[in-house]
Amino acid sequence: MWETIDQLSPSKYSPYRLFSADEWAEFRADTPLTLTAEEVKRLRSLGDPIDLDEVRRIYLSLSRLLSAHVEASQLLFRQRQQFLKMDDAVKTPFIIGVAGSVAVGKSTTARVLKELLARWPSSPKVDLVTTDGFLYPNSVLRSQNLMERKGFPDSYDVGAVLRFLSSIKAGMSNVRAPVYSHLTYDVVPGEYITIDRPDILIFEGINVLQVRDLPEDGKTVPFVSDFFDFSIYMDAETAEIRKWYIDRFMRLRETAFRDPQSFFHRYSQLSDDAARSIAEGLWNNINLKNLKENILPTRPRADLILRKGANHFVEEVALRKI
Ligand SMILES: Nc1ncnc2c1ncn2[C@@H]1O[C@H](COP(=O)(O)OP(=O)(O)O)[C@@H](O)[C@H]1O
Ligand SMILES: CC(C)(COP(=O)(O)O)[C@@H](O)C(=O)NCCC(=O)O
Repeated sequence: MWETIDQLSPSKYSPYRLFSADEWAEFRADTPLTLTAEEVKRLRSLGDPIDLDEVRRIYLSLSRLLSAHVEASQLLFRQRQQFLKMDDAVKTPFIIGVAGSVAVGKSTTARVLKELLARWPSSPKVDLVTTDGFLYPNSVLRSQNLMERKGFPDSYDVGAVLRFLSSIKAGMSNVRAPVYSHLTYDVVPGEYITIDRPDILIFEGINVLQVRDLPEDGKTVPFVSDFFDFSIYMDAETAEIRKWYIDRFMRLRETAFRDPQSFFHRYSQLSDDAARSIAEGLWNNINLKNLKENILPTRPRADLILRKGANHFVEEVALRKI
């Protein structure tokens, strides 16, 4: 089920505890369901069938666990303040990283968690930033022959990501993050989302658990995940994710690609077979390659792995032993 990652074998030496979805669901205890069916519909991405039952089964326990982590870190912050006799220290946001393949459903998970976590008294202000805003603009990618590597580590301005996260962790107010448009398939010039000292920041993107090569000159380089208080990897069989990607592409032809401004507009006029082979090409040459080379190898670094089965429903949960 977990393919070849030895660490996920259920042995007592595994760094993870494994739970079936039903076992995991029990941990929600008496957490109230604060979302409505309509809200869940609004939060889900195209093709993702998540419903209120799935929120109840998987995401209530997760929000309960995360809010326990948030409260523990807030308590630790207060104790450190007393210890250091500092009453002017700034409380910094709790950062949750959400990683996983293109088309695995990270956005839905991140949006549902954002809504659920904001209903806990310890974290009324929750913000969400996706890493696509930190991709280099298409003009830069084209000039460096990187358009076929969109989503690979070298297509991101990692320095900007690290500056953004260190400003957030330093407790700065009004920190700006750039914005990406799936419609134009490019970073939106001059558009930013402003993050103003939330209780929690969810930072979602395919590469957030990546480690970089250490520079030979001995300089210290932080990894993006050094800023995370908790990390989640969204997982599924590669063949399933491929299907979700291609199905979504075919559906986007009937929706978003119809817009003449869409980068993919030309594909809305192709025959089904021709469009399918374009989607297969994008999957095989870019997203699958990136999944194998750069994303899947980061899975063992996550604190929690949500393993989806067919139809996007979570079947198994792996939680790192503390
Ligand atoms: N070409 C596209 N046009 C419009 N929306 C898109 C396009 N590609 C992806 N999306 C949407 O962008 C979001 C992020 O997709 P993706 O990066 O594949 O991650 P995930 O599926 O894990 O959330 C999803 O809500 C998806 O439906
Ligand atoms: C924009 C993405 C790299 C995802 O970025 P993320 O938010 O995970 O940083 C991805 O959706 C994408 O466009 N991949 C390139 C190949 C393709 O068109 O599917």
